[in-house]
Amino acid sequence: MLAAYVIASASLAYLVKQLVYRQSHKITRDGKSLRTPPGTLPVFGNGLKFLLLDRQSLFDWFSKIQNEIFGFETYEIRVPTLPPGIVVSNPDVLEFIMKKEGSEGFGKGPFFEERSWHLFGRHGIINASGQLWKIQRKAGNKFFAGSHLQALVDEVFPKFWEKAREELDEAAETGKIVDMEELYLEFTTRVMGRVAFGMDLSNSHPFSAAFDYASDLTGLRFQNPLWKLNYYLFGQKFRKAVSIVKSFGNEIVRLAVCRREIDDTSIHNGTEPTEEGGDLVDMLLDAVPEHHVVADSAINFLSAGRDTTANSMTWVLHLLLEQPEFIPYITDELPAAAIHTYSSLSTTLTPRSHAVFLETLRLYPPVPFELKQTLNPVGMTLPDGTMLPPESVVVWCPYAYGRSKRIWGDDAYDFRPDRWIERTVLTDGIEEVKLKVKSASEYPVFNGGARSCLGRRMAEVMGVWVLGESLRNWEFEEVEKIGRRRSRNSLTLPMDGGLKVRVRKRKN
Ligand code: HEM
Repeated sequence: MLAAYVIASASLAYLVKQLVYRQSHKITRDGKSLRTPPGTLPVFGNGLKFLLLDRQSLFDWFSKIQNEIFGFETYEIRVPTLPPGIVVSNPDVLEFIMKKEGSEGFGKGPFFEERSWHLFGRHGIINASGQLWKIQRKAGNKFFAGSHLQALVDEVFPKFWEKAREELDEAAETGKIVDMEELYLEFTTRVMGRVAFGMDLSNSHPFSAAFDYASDLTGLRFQNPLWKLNYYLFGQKFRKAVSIVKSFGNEIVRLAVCRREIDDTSIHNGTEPTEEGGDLVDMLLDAVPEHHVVADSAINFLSAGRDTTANSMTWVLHLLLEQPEFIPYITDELPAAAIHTYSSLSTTLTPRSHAVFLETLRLYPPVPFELKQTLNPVGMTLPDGTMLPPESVVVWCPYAYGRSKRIWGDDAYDFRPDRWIERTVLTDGIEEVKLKVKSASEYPVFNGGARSCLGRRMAEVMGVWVLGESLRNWEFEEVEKIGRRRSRNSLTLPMDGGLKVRVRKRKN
């Protein structure tokens, strides 16, 4: 009883403090308050909507009000207990925000950090800032340079695809149903485990289930103003999951350190060093002396690369099964007999396959929701005149951006890979097909500015390679044809219920 009284009083005091803070820290444009979405309530603001809607419904709501009401206008969202917030839909405004990354402009800020620290830690690339972030970014850049990607495509992909190939062949013979989301996740997990950390990692490892659980709950924290209360009162399972994730990060580092010691001894004795090293973890260990920082960083890189790429492959396959007229975009470009090498997967040689991949991510961005906070102590003024007090939360929703009719036209909700393709008829009558380039502020799927995605090229190459392998060897049929699928609550955009298919061997 006493505990309930203390919690209720503390919550009330916090609410009053936030309301007073809001009165003195108003967001304005031309001296007036910004418009708010329909249904915004006097005290609760949009809090109930955030609390009650699942993430997919929230993304649909953002898309709808952007197209039907606000267009490019920056509007305000209000959630009691949270700092004042705006939603940005105008590419010019977003470009400004992306360019102003840093302590004088915008950054992750306490709003994002507080909610994600448990899972991602404070020191990994996702939450780090300043020098610590720069060192990890540099190590990542080195790792994703061309030569590593080439080795990845030419040597590592075929090796790890072998298990998927066997499973699909067996399913084609026996009629077994395959969940393609799981199959792709197993592939991306093994690739990331080997290349980044020198480990044999499978999706059946307890880390994966723990990470997925913690990631789902972390995603919901961004919607739930009472998440802290939830964490302290009912967070036991979450804490357990996070401790499994952390132990796994420490294990990655421990194994890498052991491997380096063995290699040092081998070189000293004139014998062969160990066969395979985890390139990324080695680069991080070279750059950062503190092992707990490397452990955070390793988990950050793994989570940034594993789910996002598996999500994207699953959505591509789903959209192609819905609109099979686009399957030849991939099968014609990636001829049946060839083993795709890194150099054969450039955007110049495979523009249509890349168009399919980018078009899918426009509609189903694996990072569907982004936010920053105003770090500048005197606040910031946006190019459209919106004046933000310090600590304001700035939100943009790549899911809604991809459906913006102002950016993509009236057919924004349609899957149409051709919007990425530029065709020119050359003097000799041959048609040249090129991939169109979109700016990060129109297509914020991989973020932009200083913190743009480090793994974009790897994701694109992996996506095109896997889809080529899948579609030129097998035909797929969704078990339940229920139209466009929905995502489930998570930090990324997994498909609700997975993608279950029947498989047939393709006749070439
Ligand atoms: C389709 C797949 C992918 C998508 C859509 C994607 C998208 C993004 C986005 C939106 C961000 C910014 C997140 C933020 O605001 O902090 C980001 C950051 C990042 N991504 Fe990706 N990503 C993908 C694949 C990958 C892969 C394969 C890797 C490889 C490990 C990777 C590594 C990273 C890293 C390290 C960062 C943090 C960069 C920094 O803060 O400096 N991503 N990604």
